[in-house]
Amino acid sequence: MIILRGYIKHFQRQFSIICYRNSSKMVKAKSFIYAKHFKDMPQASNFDLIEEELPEIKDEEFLCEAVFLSIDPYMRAYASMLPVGITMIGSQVAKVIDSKNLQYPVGSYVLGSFGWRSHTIWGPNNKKKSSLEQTPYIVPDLIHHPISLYLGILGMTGNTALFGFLDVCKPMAGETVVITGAAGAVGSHVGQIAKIKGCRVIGISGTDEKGEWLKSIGFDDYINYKTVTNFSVKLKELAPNGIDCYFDNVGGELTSLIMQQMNKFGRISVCGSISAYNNDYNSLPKATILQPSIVANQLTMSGIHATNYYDRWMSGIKQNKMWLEEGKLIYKEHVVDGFENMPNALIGILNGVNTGKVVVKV
Ligand SMILES: NC(=O)C1=CN([C@@H]2O[C@H](COP(=O)(O)OP(=O)(O)OC[C@H]3O[C@@H](n4cnc5c(N)ncnc54)[C@H](OP(=O)(O)O)[C@@H]3O)[C@@H](O)[C@H]2O)C=CC1
Ligand SMILES: C/C=C/C(C)=O
Repeated sequence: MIILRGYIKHFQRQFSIICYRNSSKMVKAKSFIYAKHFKDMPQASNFDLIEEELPEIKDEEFLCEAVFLSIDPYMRAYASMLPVGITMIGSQVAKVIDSKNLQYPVGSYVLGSFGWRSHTIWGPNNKKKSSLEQTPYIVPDLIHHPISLYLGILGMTGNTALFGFLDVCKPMAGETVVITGAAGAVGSHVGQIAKIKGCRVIGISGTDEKGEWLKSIGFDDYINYKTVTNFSVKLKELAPNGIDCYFDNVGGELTSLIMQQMNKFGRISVCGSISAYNNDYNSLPKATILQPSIVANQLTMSGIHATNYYDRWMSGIKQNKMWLEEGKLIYKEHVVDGFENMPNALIGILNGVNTGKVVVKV
């Protein structure tokens, strides 16, 4: 009994060293400040890169170091509504390097909405600044895949694709599904779920290279919207029986043309409108009248939002992980090297340089 107690004490001491390792070394954190409001395409000059010395962590806090940071189109859209001077918004996978919180032990990886920062001190008293922010959660290391997947198919984009498509489009086997922004993070995921559900899937992309990749992961066909001579004619050719489900990532004229070919009782999941993110909202373009298509075919059109799925978040990750392990979900990452390149990575996604999910590797 005495020996057992000795072992327990020894284990407790070792464990507390792991959880509470409190290095006295000062840590310098780099972060990007949203310094100047975006106008048109973001520029490097919209951001200031600053460095600050972080204080020692307090009780219940942990210090973590970014490993991968996510780059998402919403950063362009949302930052326009935010005040300048804040740390640029975003999420990351980070490694805990110091901790006084048993739930976040040193050496573990966390998914956190810490913004564009290299190092972060987080504690339960940290106030959420927007509904986009989630309480950090531990992500187990992935043996056969990069841990950055928690920003993509096993994270926000994956859950948006899963719930945003299935909840609204309710796809049935044999139906035709069209996806814009198809070669991106969300679109390529939606297309593969549509195939799992037995649908015919047409992806819209900005290059033939992206389109060929879509076919290699199971899409039935694609349209290169930048080079096609007549988009509507080509769409009719590829979807001769009309469109039952449309997953809209881009909005604008492409959406108007697609909606004109929807079948009766078609469903449209409105995920984003990247084609307009660089627009000046004070001088909006004239809108195409979509109501005739909606009325004539009794279409259902619904906006979706990742934040609406927080209560089902972990079950979404579990489902996507299962499909990944079964080989039914293929992913591609566009990895940009270096924290300093965060602004370039954002500019890149808005220019369509990526196939699949964009992440920055620190
Ligand atoms: N509602 C929600 O909760 C969420 C919404 N989203 C939205 O989903 C959409 C896709 O996001 P995500 O998959 O992460 O990003 P992507 O990985 O799809 O990257 C964006 C892609 O959009 C395409 N694109 C850029 N500009 C235009 C344009 N003017 N017209 C048409 N296509 C364009 C480019 O591909 P190409 O070369 O093919 O043009 C680019 O690669 C975005 O609108 C985003 O805001 C994302 C996550 C959550
Ligand atoms: C959470 C992301 C939202 C959009 C519109 O991208």
